[in-house]
Amino acid sequence: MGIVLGPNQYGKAENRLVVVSRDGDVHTIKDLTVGTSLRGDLADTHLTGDNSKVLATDTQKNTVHAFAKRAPVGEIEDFALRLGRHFVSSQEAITGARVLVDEHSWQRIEDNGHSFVGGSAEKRTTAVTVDGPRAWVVSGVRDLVVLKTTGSEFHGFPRDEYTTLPETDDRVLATSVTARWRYRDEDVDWAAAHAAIRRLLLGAFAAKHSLSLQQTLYAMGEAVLLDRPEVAEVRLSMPNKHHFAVDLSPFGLENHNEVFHAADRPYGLIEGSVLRDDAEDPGLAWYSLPEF
Ligand SMILES: O=c1[nH]c(=O)c2[nH]c(=O)[nH]c2[nH]1
Repeated sequence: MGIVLGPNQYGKAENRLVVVSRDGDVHTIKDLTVGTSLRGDLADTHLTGDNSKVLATDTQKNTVHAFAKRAPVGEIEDFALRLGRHFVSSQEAITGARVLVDEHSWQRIEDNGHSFVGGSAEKRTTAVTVDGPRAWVVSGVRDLVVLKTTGSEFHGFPRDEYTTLPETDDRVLATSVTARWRYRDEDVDWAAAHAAIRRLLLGAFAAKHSLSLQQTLYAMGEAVLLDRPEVAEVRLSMPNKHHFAVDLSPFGLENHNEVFHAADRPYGLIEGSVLRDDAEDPGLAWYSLPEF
């Protein structure tokens, strides 16, 4: 019996980066969280501590900073592709890179050009994987919080000796959407595609009369795939942010679906992927990403 080193990668996680670009008095902010991970011929450092092939994670962080200055950051997908390709092409031992970028939003305050108010918790995300000459782009949204006050039912589920949940034909449905979608290739207008896909996800959430959050999840993924040929697959993770109607009868009051307790824990967690039945091999697109 022998012991061997298995798959591994290393890098700098959650590098917080704010880039201000100035066009006269009009300033623009890019607020990013960037993670880099490298793969390759890295057995030596694990087995003997020989670091001659280890591009330090500190250098990776510095590279992110320098790249933010050398050229306009632009769309996060392009920034991530530039970084990933740089690491793979400049270091002989490094054969693969994964670059994760989350973009945090800011909105302008009035029109002085340089004052901003923090946006919502929603992030635009990308996960770029470079492997030798190939690259895959998986982009998405995180913490996209949505709620509807009707158009959601949940009934017909099994009742066993532990079931207490009442059936409902009208409930509040709320979730915080994490979605990732895999682009077929790089021939994409990243910003336009992101905006369109986000609209499709929201539109399907709103329009679908829901018999379960699972059905809503599928409808959201399906809406993207039906409308966006550049997308091969959508993965969704959606916590069911339960809103329980409060029993007001002790106070002699009727609750006609008006007063709810918004419970934060525990929550149902509904996860799934929606893909084309003729989807090509995803390669390393999802390598080391959460399954959903
Ligand atoms: O949409 C739902 N799906 C479930 O699987 C589930 N389970 C539960 O308790 N409530 C809900 N709601």
